[in-house]
Amino acid sequence: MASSVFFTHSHCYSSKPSSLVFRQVGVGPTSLRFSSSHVASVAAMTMDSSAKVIDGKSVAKQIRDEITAEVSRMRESIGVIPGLAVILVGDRKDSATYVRNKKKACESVGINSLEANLPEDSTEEEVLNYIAGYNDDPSVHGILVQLPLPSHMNEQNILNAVRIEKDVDGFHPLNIGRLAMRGREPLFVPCTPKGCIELLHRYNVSIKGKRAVVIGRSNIVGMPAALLLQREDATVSIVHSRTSNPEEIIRQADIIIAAVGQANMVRGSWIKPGAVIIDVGINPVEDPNSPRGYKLVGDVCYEEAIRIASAVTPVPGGVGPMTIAMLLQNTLISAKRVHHFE
Ligand SMILES: Nc1nc(=O)c2c([nH]1)NC[C@@H]1CN(c3ccc(C(=O)N[C@@H](CCC(=O)O)C(=O)O)cc3)C=[N+]21
Repeated sequence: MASSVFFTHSHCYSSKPSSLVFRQVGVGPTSLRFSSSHVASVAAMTMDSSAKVIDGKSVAKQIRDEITAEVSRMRESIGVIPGLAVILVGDRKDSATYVRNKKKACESVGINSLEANLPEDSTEEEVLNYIAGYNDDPSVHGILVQLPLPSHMNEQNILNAVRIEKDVDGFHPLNIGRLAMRGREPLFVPCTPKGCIELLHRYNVSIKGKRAVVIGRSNIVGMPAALLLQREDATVSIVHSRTSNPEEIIRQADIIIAAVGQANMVRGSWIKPGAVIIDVGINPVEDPNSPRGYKLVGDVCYEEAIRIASAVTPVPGGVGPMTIAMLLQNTLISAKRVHHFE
């Protein structure tokens, strides 16, 4: 991750602009618009220093325990062990780390994991061949192609090749299409957005009738997160790099899902007192005190948010671990479905 992403400033109260994406579209440096003293006064006004930390790490652990029990019940009663195949193309450091974590997570719950590591200069056809092999392998119940793929590959061709019954990432257009339609059910819901909603559920945050704002419109997080919130009867807005008044819209949100990939972009002053914040961002920022030389921060300025919001997910330890737990859950769902195991 650190190798591929530039570093931004690490502290919320930096005098530098906190937004690069939004700065392009004419929103000025946040420090000019909202001083840190303004932020402090908002916090004092609401007198809420008791915002809850939404502990994704421990919820993910709880879910992994539930999955472990189900995997062993399935193995004992029908002799089937769920299997997940992960295809990694190239040697991006962050991708390799994620894939390693997914493999460890599989082992921890008793799911079989298969891994294909293909060189950066592989052809699209070679990747498609691996997918075809896993599509036909009955011991594989889920197939995940780690993104991003090398730039010479057509992501759409590759994601379309994954059998929809094994599309545990939920990225197949038919799964996304069903997610978008009322009265239809996708076979799989994308892991990161599913993890966000699961956190809201497990923390008893009601979604129905609430104003939700999703920041970012990516295929893998923002868009499906907005669809899921809408399915839960929230009134949903999507804020993106071309939104003319992002802060104004974000300030109306009872629930914020931030998924832009900009360190500390969302400031305390953008947050409605009492809002619930799910921070999907995982951004490396320089940190000389860390042995790695960097640390991870979210898209939301945590120190500011925690004083104003009623609940916030930390980074790390928030959405990240949930993403992996949902991947395991989707793999289990897939295996149960093909084997008609309730
Ligand atoms: N086909 C595909 N499916 C994915 O689900 C997918 C992907 N491609 N490409 C990249 C993103 C990113 N992603 C993460 C998963 C777990 C953590 C995670 O567990 N993070 C930990 C700590 C991470 C650390 O310390 O390095 C945390 O936030 O606490 C992060 C990021 C899945 N992704």
